[in-house]
Amino acid sequence: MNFCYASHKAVDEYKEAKALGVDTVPVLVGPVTYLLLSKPAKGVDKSFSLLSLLPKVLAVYKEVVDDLKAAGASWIQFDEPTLVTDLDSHQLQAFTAAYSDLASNLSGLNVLVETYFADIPAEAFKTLTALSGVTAFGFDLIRGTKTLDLIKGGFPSGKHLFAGVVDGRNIWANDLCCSLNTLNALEGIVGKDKLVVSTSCSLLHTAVDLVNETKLDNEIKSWLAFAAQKIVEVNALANAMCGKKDEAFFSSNASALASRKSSPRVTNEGVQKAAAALKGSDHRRATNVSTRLDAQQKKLNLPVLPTTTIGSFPQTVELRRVRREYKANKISEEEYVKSITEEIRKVVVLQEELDIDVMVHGEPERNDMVEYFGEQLSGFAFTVNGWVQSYGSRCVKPPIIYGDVSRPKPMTVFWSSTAQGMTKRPMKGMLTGPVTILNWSFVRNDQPRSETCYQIALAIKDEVEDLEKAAITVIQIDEAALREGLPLRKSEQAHYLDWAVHSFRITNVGVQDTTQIHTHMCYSNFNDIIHSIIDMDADVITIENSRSDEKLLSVFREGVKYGAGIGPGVYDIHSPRIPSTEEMAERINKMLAVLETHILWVNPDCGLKTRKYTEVKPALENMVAATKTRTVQVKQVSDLAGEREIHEFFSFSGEIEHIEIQRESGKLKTAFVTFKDPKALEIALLLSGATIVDQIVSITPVENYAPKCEMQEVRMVEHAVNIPPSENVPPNTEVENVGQTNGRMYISRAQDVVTSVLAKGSAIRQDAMNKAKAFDEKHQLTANASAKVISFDKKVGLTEKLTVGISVVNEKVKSVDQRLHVSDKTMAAVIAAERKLNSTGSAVKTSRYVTAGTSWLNGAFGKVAKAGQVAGTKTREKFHMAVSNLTAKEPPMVV
Ligand SMILES: Nc1nc2c(c(=O)[nH]1)N[C@@H](CNc1ccc(C(=O)N[C@@H](CCC(=O)N[C@@H](CCC(=O)N[C@@H](CCC(=O)O)C(=O)O)C(=O)O)C(=O)O)cc1)CN2
Ligand code: MET
Repeated sequence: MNFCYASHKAVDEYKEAKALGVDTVPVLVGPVTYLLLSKPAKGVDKSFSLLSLLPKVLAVYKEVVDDLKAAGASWIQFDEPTLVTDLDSHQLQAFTAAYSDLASNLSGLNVLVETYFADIPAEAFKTLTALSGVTAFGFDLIRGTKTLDLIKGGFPSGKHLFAGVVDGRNIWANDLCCSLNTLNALEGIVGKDKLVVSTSCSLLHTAVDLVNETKLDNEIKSWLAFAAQKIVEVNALANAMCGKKDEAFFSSNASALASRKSSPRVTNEGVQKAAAALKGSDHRRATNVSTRLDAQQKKLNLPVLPTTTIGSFPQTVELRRVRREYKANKISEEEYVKSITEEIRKVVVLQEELDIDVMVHGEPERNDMVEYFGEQLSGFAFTVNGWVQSYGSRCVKPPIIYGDVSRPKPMTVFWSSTAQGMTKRPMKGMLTGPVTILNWSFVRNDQPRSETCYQIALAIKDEVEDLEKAAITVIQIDEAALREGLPLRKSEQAHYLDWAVHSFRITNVGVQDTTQIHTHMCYSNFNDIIHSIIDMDADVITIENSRSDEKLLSVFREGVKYGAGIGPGVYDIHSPRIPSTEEMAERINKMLAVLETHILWVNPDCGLKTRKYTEVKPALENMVAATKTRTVQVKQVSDLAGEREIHEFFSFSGEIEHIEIQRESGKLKTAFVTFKDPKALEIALLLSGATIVDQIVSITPVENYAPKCEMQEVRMVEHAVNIPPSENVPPNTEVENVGQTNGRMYISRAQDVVTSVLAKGSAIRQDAMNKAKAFDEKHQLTANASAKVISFDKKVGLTEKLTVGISVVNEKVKSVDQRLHVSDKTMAAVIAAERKLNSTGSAVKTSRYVTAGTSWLNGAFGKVAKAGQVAGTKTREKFHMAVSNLTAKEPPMVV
């Protein structure tokens, strides 16, 4: 990796200002922070040390410093905010090395190293204040209150102290009197001519100028200071330190502060009490997530790999015009409601065309997911021009939380109900969660953030419950910014996560089991907080995954158990690129390698509001297609298994169209099995981990599979196995569509498939059986089988068909058994494979779960037997042996 002096921006802008008569302080990201906040490129070894690049980076810094010096700069500022994070001694040494290397280039300049956003740890303070070539140190004294003690404990003489006493990240007027006290104390330590009054950090994070606010009332306005006002405050403080105190300014500041403190608009006792009552106790839904998911599935009847989107659909120019004109009273409420309703209808129709399973209304009535709620909650004020850059050219107007928060009336129920009225499919109610509202607002600084968050949680809780009353059965509570509020220092993180996750849980603690709570998270690496995410106890989470290079999946690979629904985004919405079906199917495959089929959801990475319809339509079309693959890839296929065995193994899952076997020299074979109907896939995937002949195979879906021209051969196989097409149907397909509103639901009993496979003498691994059991339970096929049969029977006279279905299975087993003479070779291999399994998995095998699984299987076999269609005794023996092998503590005996 080489670095070069590619941009002359810092120097050019310095010169430009100078030409206008302003001598500025050029600001550069410090070299160590630059490296510590970088990420190694894809494919670079994890052990690579970014700091090893320091000499190369410093060479470029030297060139820039020389240029700035030549241009006449007298000060230069390096931002090294990583100094407030948890650094080890090796990282701290890098600062010492970097600045001593730069020292000769820096000589003759005033050099400021700035830190901000938190307290600086004592060790880092020691390192920083000993840096050679540096003449000034800057600290955030708003978020870093403990830093003051370090400075009091010793500050190098002759150096400047930049005291960040005016909050650069908020919009509140400074407490000038308090700041003055701090500055006086500091002056006693560093001396009059070495103290510089400053903001706590850059002003990038605050709104620009209060004079642009035409709609804020004067009382609230008097409590605020945007960037322009903050500079006035810094000046006033500096003047006061120089004996030129503007008494009028200081006294109007004091009275504004007093009015804020005592204003009845700030305090709402009812809210204070309700929030106080929450603390100290825990709030959790009464039942666990798997019980809830079962209850929800009964109601929602979702297919495997359900598809959804994150909420917003494209925000068109027209849509923005409608909102703008409504706000400006240029169009009537009636016209506005009509326009928005039409937009929702468009989005609903599109999703139905695309065959999205869980719908959204598209959020056309919202300018922004936080501001929209801020505008409707008490205790919030909002600006007309308080824009803050979010990323690139995208901006947001964070609302201002000035008082206790409450919800005067429902905020989203009208639009959600309108949207639900347009479709039979579930329509997600769409809310922003308390932590995200908090983290993306300007928050009051007169009480702990946690307190404010609990208040918002109560307001959102009311909204959740009103949505539920309005028959909205899926409610998404976005917590996009949960990770963003995490304190930089590890020691403070647990406390934050505790109240943040608790606040989220409060919002939905009151809903029924059948109401499915979703959440969405983005913009971060979640691996280090995965346990907190699990603790949020949402039923389904859709989560950023595609931009972070699928790092998220590594936590599941490392064994973290996630039993709730999860939709790691299959494509990045921050780019106009339209991903192909193949690419998204590949992502789904990677997810299926670490997550169970029944918990996986398929969705984009984030909301679609920044995209165009020309991008969104094809992207979602491809996404839905990626969930409907008809081909599975079978890895680790034994040399002993030919097409016949593979066909036999999969024929119980559904009608097979095509089998292709590939072999790379020196490796086990891979087979591609294409079914006639994509629905057969779910059953086939259940068999992953089962044994074909003597090898445990892994089965994953593949997308856009193009069969090689071997159809001839396949037909021959079909012929050899001699299963007539009419028979070659998955068991119990007869019940398909009966009682189902969703045509995609595939009613086939995993139980039957597993029973059949076992009956043939094939081994099946424990987790495959558990998966099959979960599948059955999810679709209520075992528990309610008889009840269902009766009611179906009444409707369509099904008993006969069902019996036929079972007999087909048994006939098939019998004929396969007879024709193929499930060979001794196979049985010996099965037993060998079982031995392998037993030696590694005996603990699992004796668990209660296994026992339950066995009786489930025995029950299935018993049913088949009772139906009077018992296969040969040999089959029965093999079945029992296979089952007992599954549960045996000792390696099974050869019989
Ligand atoms: N609060 C918040 N923070 C967040 C996110 C978020 O969604 N919300 N997401 C992340 C960032 N993602 C973002 C994605 C998109 C936009 C975005 O589209 N912003 C819009 C503005 C949003 C807005 O409020 N628009 C208003 C109207 C804006 C306005 O007043 N426009 C003027 C003129 C400006 C113009 O359109 O040229 C006008 O219409 O007269 C509306 O849509 O109703 C933009 O930059 O263009 C912002 C952030 C992180 N932080
Ligand atoms: N529901 C919101 C949307 O789809 C979530 C966005 S997260 C930044 O826009």
